[in-house]
Amino acid sequence: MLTIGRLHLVTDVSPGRDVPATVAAALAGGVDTVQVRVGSEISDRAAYELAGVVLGLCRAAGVTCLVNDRLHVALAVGADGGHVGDTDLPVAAARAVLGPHAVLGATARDPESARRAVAAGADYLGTGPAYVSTTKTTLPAPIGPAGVAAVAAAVPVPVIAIGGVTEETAAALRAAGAHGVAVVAAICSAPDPRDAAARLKRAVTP
Ligand SMILES: Cc1ncc(COP(=O)(O)OP(=O)(O)O)c(N)n1
Ligand SMILES: Cc1nc(C(=O)O)sc1CCOP(=O)(O)O
Ligand SMILES: [Mg+2]
Repeated sequence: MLTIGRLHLVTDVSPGRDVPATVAAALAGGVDTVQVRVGSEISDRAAYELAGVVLGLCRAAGVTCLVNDRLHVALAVGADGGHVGDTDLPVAAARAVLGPHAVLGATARDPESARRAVAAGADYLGTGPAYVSTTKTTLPAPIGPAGVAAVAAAVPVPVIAIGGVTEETAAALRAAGAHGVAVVAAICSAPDPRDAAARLKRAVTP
């Protein structure tokens, strides 16, 4: 059975990024889960092709590869699973699509929605925004370590803190009960993504 990693890289949707190069560097630095996330303007064909390349890098590194939102792409490339949020397929439907053995993550921002997501079949929860995110600007107010702690205390599955997480804040989120963290900018916008991933990995490793 796949375990849920402690350092998730969510790929950057900004135009002009060399996603495979960043993923390769992040894997070398110790990222243990990669979630392929593309913008809504990206075609299914392009998403499929990118996911296939990222999956190949993850397989070579022995790392879990998930696809955000587009579960048909996850299935088509043979990824390990997917991640859904409030505007995506409901968790139970996502579980039905992916099957019983895939890794399924769901976004939950409070204890009640966290309990519902787990009851519906989520293996882990993405919880946030922990802090202000420069990557996704359409988010509710940050919930901070206290909000992450409330969700983590409510469910028996790993909780992954997301949103504005940095090397400096990762340890506080772990101390609050997060199993791990998911980041975009802290790795993808770093001058040295491999070094940034290695530092984050140290911060989330018990
Ligand atoms: C680990 C993790 N947590 C939360 C999210 C956010 O998912 P969602 O709310 O569906 O928003 P989009 O990422 O689809 O814009 C995530 N992707 N990963
Ligand atoms: C895709 C996403 N979802 C979030 C949520 O809170 O649901 S925060 C986020 C973006 C995370 O990027 P960064 O590490 O650069 O803040
Ligand atoms: Mg989504």
